[in-house]
Amino acid sequence: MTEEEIPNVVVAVRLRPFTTQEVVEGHHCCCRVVGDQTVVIHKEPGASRHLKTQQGSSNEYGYDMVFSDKATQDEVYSRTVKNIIPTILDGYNATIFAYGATGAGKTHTMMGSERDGSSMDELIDPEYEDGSPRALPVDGIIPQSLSDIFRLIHERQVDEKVLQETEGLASNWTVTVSYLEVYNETIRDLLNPQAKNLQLREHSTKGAVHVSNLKHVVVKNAVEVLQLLRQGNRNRQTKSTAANQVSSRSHAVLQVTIKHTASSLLLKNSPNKEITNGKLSLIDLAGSERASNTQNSGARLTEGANINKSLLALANCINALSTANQNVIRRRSDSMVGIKEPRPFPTRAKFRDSKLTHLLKSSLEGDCRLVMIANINPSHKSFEESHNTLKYANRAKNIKIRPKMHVVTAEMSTVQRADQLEAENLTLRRELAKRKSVDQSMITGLSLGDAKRAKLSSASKTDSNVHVLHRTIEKLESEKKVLLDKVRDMERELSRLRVLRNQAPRTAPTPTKPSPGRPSPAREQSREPAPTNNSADPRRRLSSHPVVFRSATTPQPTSTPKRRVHSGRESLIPRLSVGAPRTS
Ligand SMILES: Nc1ncnc2c1ncn2[C@@H]1O[C@H](COP(=O)(O)OP(=O)(O)OP(=O)(O)O)[C@@H](O)[C@H]1O
Repeated sequence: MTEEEIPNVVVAVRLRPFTTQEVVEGHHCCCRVVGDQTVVIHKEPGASRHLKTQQGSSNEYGYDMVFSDKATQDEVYSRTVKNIIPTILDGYNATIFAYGATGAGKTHTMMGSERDGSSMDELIDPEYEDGSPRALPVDGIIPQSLSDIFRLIHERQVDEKVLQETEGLASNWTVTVSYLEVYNETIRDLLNPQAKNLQLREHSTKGAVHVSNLKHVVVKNAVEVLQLLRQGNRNRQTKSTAANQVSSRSHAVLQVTIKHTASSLLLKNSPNKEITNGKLSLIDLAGSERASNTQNSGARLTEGANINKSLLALANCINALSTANQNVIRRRSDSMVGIKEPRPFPTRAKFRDSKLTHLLKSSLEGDCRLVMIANINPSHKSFEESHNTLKYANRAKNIKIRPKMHVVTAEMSTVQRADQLEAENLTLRRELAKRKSVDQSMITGLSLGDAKRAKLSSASKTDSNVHVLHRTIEKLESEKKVLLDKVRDMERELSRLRVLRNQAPRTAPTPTKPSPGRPSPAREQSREPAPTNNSADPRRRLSSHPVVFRSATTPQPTSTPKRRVHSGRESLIPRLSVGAPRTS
């Protein structure tokens, strides 16, 4: 599926199977799935059938997709969210949330078996021997999304490694995670429960909302992020109610930000730096509840009231957003022709009515893809709640969103590029030195073409790194040859000048103009490599990059130097920076 084909808003409905308790109590089904886009809900007739309100009825609602109680976690994830994950890496934002009454299956859909953070499964080593990340045995939209993010980043890194070598591309991926809950209209940091004074702040011009003092953790792989998720889930407020054994008493919001920085370093490419920022918000809402069904009192009742209040605010915002884009058909009394007009007074979404809606402001009205999964308990005892959820989800289909890519492209100045080259150069040298000590035998093996060693090295997970380093070494070697040639030329020139000076009459020197074609001894002196501070001159700093820069412009050596001036490769590297600017 291409990026354009991925819908901006997806509204899906999922019916859950009956729990054992419901089966024992003899509940029967009030909802059924027809095809893969329709749900029919049936209201049973009441005792006094002659009253209109007590008569049975059936209603049919359509959605983008519908999942029956037989649908697996994998199926739900693959059809609703999987396609969106690559767009986050490209710099788009997306919000995925589960909605529904208490006990309808939201946490099951979003968290899977990670729901209470006490999963006994060992999180295994994140990598195979070849360095690619393992597919983690996880279920639920949140863990599956997190696992997929790192799998995709790894795939892109493999492609970028090739570009690094051929195009001089330098790239970097950073994944940052925050996890909070809105409990009783208070924001709590699930990764740092001691944190106080978490406040919502809105950017005055951009309108973006963020939470002050919230902990953001940089994560390196899927295992790290799943461990954080478990840690956060252990800190989350859950209690037992009559409607659900483990009922979430808060709205949980996990945000994953993926930042990708790419810069082209080669002179032939325009020296641009491109930063893409994609954000995925994964939300497990608390369920709406009726005090009579849950039989709550005291603290549970207060929680329930707060949950309902924020969900009502969310419903109002969705209402306002869905009607804002709708046209009304006006028909003049004397005409059969209807005229499409925008609604005269579209309701304004009041995001500030609750912490939840304020937090979701940019997700709902902004430039971000939206996936809503409405969860339904099909029991006849939950008819009212299920019917409300179906109506509400049906309205959400009218929300119009235009996702936007978040990319900043900055033209790099020569000095910035030089700085980046220096950093790249340093990293490469460090890696080279490390590899040299670890894989000395492997590098030697490759240069000797020893088949046995090559076989060994190909089996190793560092094989691709060694390959890149080997190419780097080859480039360094050829640059070294060029420089040695230059040094020899200069030495020859210097000794010729010394001879000339010795032959000159030993009279007091009179100031003479140097001939235009030949440098004066004083000028020659100044061409000697002086111990200067290379970092002061950007051109010199550029030249110190051993990999990407000079191979295209450096003339090939005409002869191989017989005398090796430097025995070790390490001592050569700093000298490479001296002569280079003259080659360009
Ligand atoms: N698709 C499903 N398949 C099997 N069991 C499910 C499914 N959906 C939900 N359940 C089970 O139903 C019960 C209630 O689900 P869950 O806790 O996810 O509801 P919830 O909507 O998150 O409730 P609350 O809002 O109170 O937290 C749990 O025992 C859960 O394991």
